[in-house]
Amino acid sequence: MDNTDTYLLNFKGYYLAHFTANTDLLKNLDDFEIRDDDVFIVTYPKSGTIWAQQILSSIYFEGHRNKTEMVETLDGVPFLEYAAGKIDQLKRPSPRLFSSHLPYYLAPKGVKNKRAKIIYIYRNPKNILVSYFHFSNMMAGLQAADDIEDFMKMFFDGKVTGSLCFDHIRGWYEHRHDFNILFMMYEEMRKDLRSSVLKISSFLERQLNEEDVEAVVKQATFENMKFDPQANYEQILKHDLGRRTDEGSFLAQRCVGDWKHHLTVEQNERFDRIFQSKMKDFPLKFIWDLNEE
Ligand SMILES: Nc1ncnc2c1ncn2[C@@H]1O[C@H](COP(=O)(O)O)[C@@H](OP(=O)(O)O)[C@H]1O
Ligand SMILES: CCc1ccc(OS(=O)(=O)O)cc1
Repeated sequence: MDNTDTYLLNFKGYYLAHFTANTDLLKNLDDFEIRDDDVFIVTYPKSGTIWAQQILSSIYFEGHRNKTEMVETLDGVPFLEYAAGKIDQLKRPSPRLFSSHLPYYLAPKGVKNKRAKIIYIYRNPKNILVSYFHFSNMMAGLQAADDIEDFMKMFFDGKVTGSLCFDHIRGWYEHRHDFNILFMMYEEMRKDLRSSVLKISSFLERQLNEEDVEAVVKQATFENMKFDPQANYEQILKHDLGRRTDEGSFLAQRCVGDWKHHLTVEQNERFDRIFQSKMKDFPLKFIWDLNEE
């Protein structure tokens, strides 16, 4: 484990947010005991993690779905590799739900033996870049960038939490046969949230009646999450993670083609060149534009 960077912790070639890394757990990550009914949301940062956390919490916990229990989403679906959250992951009763930004090669052995279910959410990487730039300037524990050009350099060098975006998605996809994994596209979830909830609950083998489905969808709409203190991370940002500025949040909601308002023609062309070289022949499609929706 390389502890030298202020913001980034280099763990076996992968960068995590240093300030909140759960170093005790990381030491024994490979042998982290997996249960058959464990569920993991795996994402590259800014791909819809807290959205998926909200969907899973509502599918599994009636009290979350019906708003009769006040549990922070992060406590219901804590990060495996981060210490934030108040509950000890190991001691939680089944079924345990986890979030993670880890790359495929760091997954615990039990997950590689298909002893748990994984939902992997991927997103148009130009919007990831824009979302990540604003987020890094807002969250105190991440390295801020002077401007988008400055952030692009860090992003393409993989010197950000999550390392290189393209390696992340490629790695999980190319090793998909080692895992019990469902791939979901962020833009498709936006297009049809109800179908996405049904697809997820079916993969998880969780039976929901019509009323439950409606309740899960309602909890997971952007409009609900933005103003729901259990789901919008505002308290966690304020008290645990730390803000650098009052501007920005986990829920900014960029439209699918929003990157066009932030990247210059030259930056976009550079992005395309790097994307082509890194993602050549990659079979999953990405939606770059609203018209493609
Ligand atoms: N209910 C929801 N519907 C649509 N997008 C959502 C959402 N909840 C979160 N998001 C988006 O997911 C991104 C955050 O991802 P993560 O949770 O992985 O950090 C943010 O993107 P933007 O910053 O582009 O708005 C946020 O708006
Ligand atoms: C524990 C919650 C947490 C920690 C770090 C985050 O930043 S990033 O997504 O890894 O860039 C977000 C949430």
